[in-house]
Amino acid sequence: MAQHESDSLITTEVSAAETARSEIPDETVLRAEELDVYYGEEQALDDVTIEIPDRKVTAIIGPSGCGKSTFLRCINRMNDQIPSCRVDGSLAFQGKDVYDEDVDPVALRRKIGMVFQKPNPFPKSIRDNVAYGLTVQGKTENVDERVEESLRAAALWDEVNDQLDSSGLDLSGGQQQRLCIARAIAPDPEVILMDEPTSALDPVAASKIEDLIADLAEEYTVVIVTHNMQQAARISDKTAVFLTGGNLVEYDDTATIFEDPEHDRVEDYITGKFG
Ligand SMILES: Nc1ncnc2c1ncn2[C@@H]1O[C@H](COP(=O)(O)OP(=O)(O)OP(=O)(O)O)[C@@H](O)[C@H]1O
Repeated sequence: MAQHESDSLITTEVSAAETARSEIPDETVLRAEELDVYYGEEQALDDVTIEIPDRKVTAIIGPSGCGKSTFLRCINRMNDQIPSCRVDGSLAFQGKDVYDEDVDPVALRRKIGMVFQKPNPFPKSIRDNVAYGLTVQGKTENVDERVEESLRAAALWDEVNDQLDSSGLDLSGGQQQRLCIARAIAPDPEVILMDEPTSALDPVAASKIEDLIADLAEEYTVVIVTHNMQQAARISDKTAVFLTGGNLVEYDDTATIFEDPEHDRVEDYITGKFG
């Protein structure tokens, strides 16, 4: 057991939404087993085994270069686009290995959407940004309804409902990020992956996204990479700590990770001794 002087390393205030979620028993939706990832000769993830629960928020934290983004990108096979990348072990979504030959990565990414660090709307109207995934699938029915639902779910509808034909690029950074979240929601995913979604935003915009994540977790599984430990402590139910070498060193309820971690190395990281 790690020794520490204070009762708590980082305050883990529990929101009403988190309390409600904590009462729902964990049901695994994503399971990585002995996952190794290499870029050429370099190993980025080493023997990662983890079960991520459905409709909860799981935070991935750890120092720069420890493989957080690599892990996230494995989940919806975004790493396929990196020619030097090789994946060993298994990664199952709803019990089916996402690396099986019969899995269509494009269909997988509709079920497992992704939001990036820098908001990246298309140079299209707000409506077309949100409808993009539906249009690509050839869906033409109820598109406006789905656009509205997605914008409402992304807490953006009230701000943009009178300007749906304006360019997504004319929105503020925080609004653009919520537009990207609406775009990820529109194809009706099960999981939303977020790679440092607030790090390019001002504190007010970041706080809106944090509130939104709590709402999203009622319907979706959220896996979020963050460098901000207070953010992980505030919004997540589970926290996975990756350390240098691509090892998942500790994974537990967020309160346990921040208040009573098992490993000294995790405590050192959380208390800012390195990283
Ligand atoms: N496209 C790539 N080609 C080669 N090596 C890569 C590539 N992407 C990542 N890596 C290497 O894999 C390791 C893990 O990188 P990754 O980006 O997953 O870490 P991270 O924890 O997300 O880092 P950060 O917090 O800085 O974003 C690093 O050593 C990195 O240099």
